[in-house]
Amino acid sequence: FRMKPINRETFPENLIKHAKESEFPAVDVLICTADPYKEPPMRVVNTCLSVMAYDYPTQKLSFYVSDDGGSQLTLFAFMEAAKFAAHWLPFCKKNRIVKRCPEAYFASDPTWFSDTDQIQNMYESMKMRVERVVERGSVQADYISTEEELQAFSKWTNGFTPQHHPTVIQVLLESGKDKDSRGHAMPNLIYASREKSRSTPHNYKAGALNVLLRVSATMTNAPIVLTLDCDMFSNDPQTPLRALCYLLDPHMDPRLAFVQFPQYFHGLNKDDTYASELKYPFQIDSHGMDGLWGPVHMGTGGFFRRRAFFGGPFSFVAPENPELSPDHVPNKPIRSKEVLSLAYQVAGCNFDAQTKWGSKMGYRYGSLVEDFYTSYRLHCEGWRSIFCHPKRAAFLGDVPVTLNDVLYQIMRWSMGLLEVGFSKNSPLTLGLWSLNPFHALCFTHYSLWPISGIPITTYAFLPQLALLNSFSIFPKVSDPWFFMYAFLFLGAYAQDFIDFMLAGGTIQRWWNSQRMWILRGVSSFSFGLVEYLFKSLGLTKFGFNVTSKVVDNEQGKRYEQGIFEFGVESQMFLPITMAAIINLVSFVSGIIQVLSNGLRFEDVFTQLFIAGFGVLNSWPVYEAMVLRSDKGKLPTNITLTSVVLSWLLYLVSSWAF
Ligand SMILES: O=c1ccn([C@@H]2O[C@H](COP(=O)(O)OP(=O)(O)O[C@H]3O[C@H](CO)[C@@H](O)[C@H](O)[C@H]3O)[C@@H](O)[C@H]2O)c(=O)[nH]1
Ligand SMILES: [Mn+2]
Repeated sequence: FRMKPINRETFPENLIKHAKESEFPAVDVLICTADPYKEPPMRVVNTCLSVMAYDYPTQKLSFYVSDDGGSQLTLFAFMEAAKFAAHWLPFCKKNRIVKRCPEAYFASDPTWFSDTDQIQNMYESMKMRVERVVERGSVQADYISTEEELQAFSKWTNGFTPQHHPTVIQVLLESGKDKDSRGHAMPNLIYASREKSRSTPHNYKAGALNVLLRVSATMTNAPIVLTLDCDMFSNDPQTPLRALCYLLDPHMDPRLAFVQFPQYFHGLNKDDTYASELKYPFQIDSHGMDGLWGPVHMGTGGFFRRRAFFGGPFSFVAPENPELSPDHVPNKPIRSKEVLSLAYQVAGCNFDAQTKWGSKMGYRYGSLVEDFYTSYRLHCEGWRSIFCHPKRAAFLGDVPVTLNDVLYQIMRWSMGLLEVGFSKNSPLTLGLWSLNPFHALCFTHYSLWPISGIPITTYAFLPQLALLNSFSIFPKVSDPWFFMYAFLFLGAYAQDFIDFMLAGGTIQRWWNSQRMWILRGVSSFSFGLVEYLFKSLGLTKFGFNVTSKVVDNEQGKRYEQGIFEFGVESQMFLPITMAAIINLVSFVSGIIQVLSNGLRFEDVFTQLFIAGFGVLNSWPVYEAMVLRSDKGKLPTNITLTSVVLSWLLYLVSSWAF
């Protein structure tokens, strides 16, 4: 990561000097959603509206929404959004709005234009209708206005469940036909919920994106594809132009597969309590990989050449149907019978089976971090990528605001990364064989990231247990070897601190990030390792559990104040609470032993230091255990279980020492 970091800058205002708007390539935007209750339809709609209003020739844009939740609520929200978009798009363009996500725009105390009131009323009334429908859980008859809508909702028969249902594809806007309130063309907008069957694996988000790649191929087959998570709304309408600065550059390496924008988040609290910013993967390390063969794909905010999903730059892999090939030019209206029947066919749950989709084409299956894995495989095939990191964040997403959600998200990533690290296509084997060796090491670093759970857990317990048993395990302070330990500790922490501050961090955020590094290490990483082991032995199954984007009011308030949110009885909290207890007890006992001359200070300085450091980092846990009475405190059951387990651990250790 430190060999050759690159910082790039784009000048979208120059683009127009080199290419006429009419020569801009078409762009298909793929948006995924999976659960109307964890990902409220209004949120998804806001994301979609924000990108529909891009500063880009509208008739060249198409939006495909994949709904893995198979929910008529989401479809209803998009029907409403399609109508609202006819007013929102011209409003944004006429007034040169920069925040084109309606919710974010109205919340930002915007400059008032003559038509702002009117558009805000429209937005609020749409929001009310959608939220009312979501609250009821079904679309009432009086909310349905046309025969076409009625027909669309009739697909939700009695046997229709999110896990088992036929394909639903609904063209909500067609560029050639639908016009906005000023008579200009609208972009295409298509809702697609792929067929699901309990007996067929659906490969989570990778499967959803492959369906969208195919459905979009049948309708518009744009040469550029942007993938977006449902919570990642656009924060800069010039973003596609920035991507074109690379994609249209005549001197660009023909092996360029994608331009990646970093993940940024809105709604982080002041000190980013859970270190959700994740500066290393999303910002710092990506600059480093950009200097090698390119950054990884982060699941969202990647502008791809469609061709990159079909084999290496010089070894084309043809799809089974010629209509899905990246060079095919669709020439029929997207609502036509032929197009729709093909779209339904390629969205079927068995279409993938026994094809190259997921292995040699499209998003690759086999890892819960399909983004990391797919971009790794693309690089192995010879593709390159570029990191585009403009000053104004291109996209802003949601972060989980409870500790449990944060830890589970990282645990899911851990399992996905280990699936890559220990697969037959591991970066240590296939990677070193086919990539720049430094680039391969970058991929190795992340695919084996969860393994750091082992040393972190060891340091959280072993020196402390030794201290409790009056055992010295580090060199004493006067021993020259002590300086190696001091140097490594201070060096690593200083380096981390400098990296963090150079990437625009604050001291408090850095402190929280090092704390979360420890908490993740003892919980998410360790559980991820165990769960991965169980899964490899065929004992358990672990799926893509969607992160909740809903915040309850009280939780939101506590998050704003930077108070840790425990609240639920989660196994994730056990090792954290045990570590907090053992560090405190051993620190106190160590001090007593030194004062009573049972132990020499210089023999156990390092252990005392580590335990003290653990205590400092565990402060929010003690508060949650004994001082707090709000709903987010540590559940009594977790505290008691941790006390018992800590006691058992101590007994085992006193037998072992
Ligand atoms: O079966 C599924 C599961 C998830 N999703 C969508 O995938 C996206 C990401 O899901 P989320 O719960 O927000 O996961 P995160 O851990 O926050 O996502 C990060 O990590 C994922 C796995 O690496 C990447 O896919 C994402 O782009 C990246 O933002 C969302 O839009 C979901 O709707 C699906 O479409 N189908
Ligand atoms: Mn997310």
